[in-house]
Amino acid sequence: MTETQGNFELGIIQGSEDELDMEIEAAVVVRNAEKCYKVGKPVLSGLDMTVTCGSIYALLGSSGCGKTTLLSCILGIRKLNKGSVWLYGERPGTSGIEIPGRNVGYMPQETSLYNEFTIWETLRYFGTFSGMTEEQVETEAHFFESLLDLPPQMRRIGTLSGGEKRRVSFAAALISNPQLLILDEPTVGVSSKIWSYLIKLVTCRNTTVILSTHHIDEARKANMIGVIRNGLMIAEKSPQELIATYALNGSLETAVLNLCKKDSMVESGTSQSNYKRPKGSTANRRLSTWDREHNARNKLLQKSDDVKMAEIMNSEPEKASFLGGSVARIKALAKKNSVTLLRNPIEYDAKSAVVLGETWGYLVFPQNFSSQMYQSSVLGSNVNLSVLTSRDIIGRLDETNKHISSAIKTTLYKTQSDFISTLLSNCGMDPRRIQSSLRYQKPIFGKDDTDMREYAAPNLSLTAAFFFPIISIGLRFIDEKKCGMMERSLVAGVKTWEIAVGYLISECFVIVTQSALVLAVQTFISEITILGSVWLVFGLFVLVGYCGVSLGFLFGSICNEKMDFAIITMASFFPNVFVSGIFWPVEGMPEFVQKVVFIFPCALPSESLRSIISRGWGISHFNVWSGFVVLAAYIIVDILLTIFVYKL
Ligand SMILES: Nc1ncnc2c1ncn2[C@@H]1O[C@H](COP(=O)(O)OP(=O)(O)OP(=O)(O)O)[C@@H](O)[C@H]1O
Repeated sequence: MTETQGNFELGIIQGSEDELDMEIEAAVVVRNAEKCYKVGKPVLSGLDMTVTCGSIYALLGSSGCGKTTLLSCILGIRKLNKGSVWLYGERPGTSGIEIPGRNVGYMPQETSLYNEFTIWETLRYFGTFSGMTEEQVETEAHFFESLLDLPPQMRRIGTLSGGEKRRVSFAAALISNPQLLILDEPTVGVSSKIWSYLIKLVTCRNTTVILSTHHIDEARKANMIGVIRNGLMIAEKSPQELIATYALNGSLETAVLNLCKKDSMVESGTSQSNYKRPKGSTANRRLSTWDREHNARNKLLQKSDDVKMAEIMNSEPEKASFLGGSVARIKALAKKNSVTLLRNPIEYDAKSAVVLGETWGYLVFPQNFSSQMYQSSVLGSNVNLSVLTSRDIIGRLDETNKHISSAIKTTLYKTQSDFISTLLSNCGMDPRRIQSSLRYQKPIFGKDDTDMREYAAPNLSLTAAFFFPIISIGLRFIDEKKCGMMERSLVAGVKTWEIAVGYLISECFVIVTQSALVLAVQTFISEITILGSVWLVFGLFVLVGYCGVSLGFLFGSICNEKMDFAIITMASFFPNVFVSGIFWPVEGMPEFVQKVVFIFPCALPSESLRSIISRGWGISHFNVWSGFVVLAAYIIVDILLTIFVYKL
């Protein structure tokens, strides 16, 4: 049986099915609700709940007692294992009540908003689902902007503070002016102004508000408090009734505490009081007395506040046809998908491109950059802080290569400054009115205050670790050749490759010691922090040392005189130092040099070293393993060439 009140149908639950023998005007009725996520551990175990129309109902209970679970079952997000839920006398989802649908506003515990949306787009998104026109959403959005003190509507959700996001989430739940409002733990967002607004909604619009909380203070202003304990609704009373029953002349806190104590004693069988655990429906009573009480209370509150109602009060959302509603919703969803796809990947890809080493940095332009730039140029020195910050271009760089990051910063700064002064001069304004709005955040890799010592020291050590063995082995090789020992050994049947392997083994101790020393100097004297694996750095230095040994063989086999050897070594030294990026980044070299840079034994290993030390990358990253591969290839090729030269 239904009865019309205001512009909404109220359910009158009647009857034996749920042991309700009296008529109540109920917005929400839950009977014998059972819900468990894990077998044998019920969250709700036979819970009853009755929320009358046009009231504020506070669902009070400790954390984890099942408030969110109950609300999600009411909303139809989850299914009860047993028991039933009625909304305005109908089952959730029944056509006509539009719950789920335009008649319910839900603010979940988590903010649950799209970070890529602006505030305006968020409100329009939820408004569209309720069949509101763009003009209606706009009117509402302006109303809530001032009621909830929201930031400018063009701000992206992702840039808002936690409190601001919660207020937007609140506005999204309220935007369509629903008959049933379910707020799951709105603690942070519910100021006294918002409470006044909720009370007005209840009194003027007959809206039903259910809010969950574990703060007794928050429940104080509600018309009815439902206390959940161990899966049961142990009381459903007005704050005054609770105090009168459980803490005569006391506070609501004491009342709830006493109630829980009594309930726990009953549960453990130690109770001596006349308190009885509610069995079946706690709302199995006529609510008319309570109704009268709360209406009188609301009238009082109504007089005392000055919160205005939203415009939509006079303009209901148009009831869209079945197909019309679907078309509008699909349109809104498709738009949402494109917006999140287009906005999200830009930032995501830009950042991941830096993280993967594909680019050196990215810039993020704020949503309303042009208009904020315009405003600040018009306002000049009168510009306020919020305008100043909302025209900031945020840059994030990989600052592991000092030359590159400095060049990027200088170029961007100069480009923007030149652009601003040209623009302002052309508009007849003083170019000094605006300064560059480029702000750099914490670098993705490296530090923004890296000095040359930190930047250059590891790569200089790498070059040194490469050239010392070349000189040492090459000179010894030439000496052996000159004194004829090499030939005698060869005549005695020693193979060239055996000579090479002999050197490689004997040099093992020297190279390992040299690598350990370099590492110790880096860490303790140069005070360089190695973000990646120390063993990887050590391995790289060992391989670089062996690469020097193998090149020493080759040069020693080619040259018969030390002077020739000195010339050939010096000739290879400078190109190798240049391509290691210490003085001149490879990226700034002519294109053909960039293409052949891998043939220099120090180029890619230098990049590997920088990536391990400053970026913390592992061997699986191309920039790291490519250096190891080049060194290994060099060692093999050098030894083969040396053997070939000797064979000749
Ligand atoms: N999807 C799930 N799977 C398994 N257990 C769950 C799930 N959701 C909730 N629970 C458990 O059910 C119990 C009740 O959770 P619920 O979120 O309803 O509590 P709550 O009263 O809303 O808590 P709070 O006030 O901290 O938000 C908790 O013990 C929780 O760990």
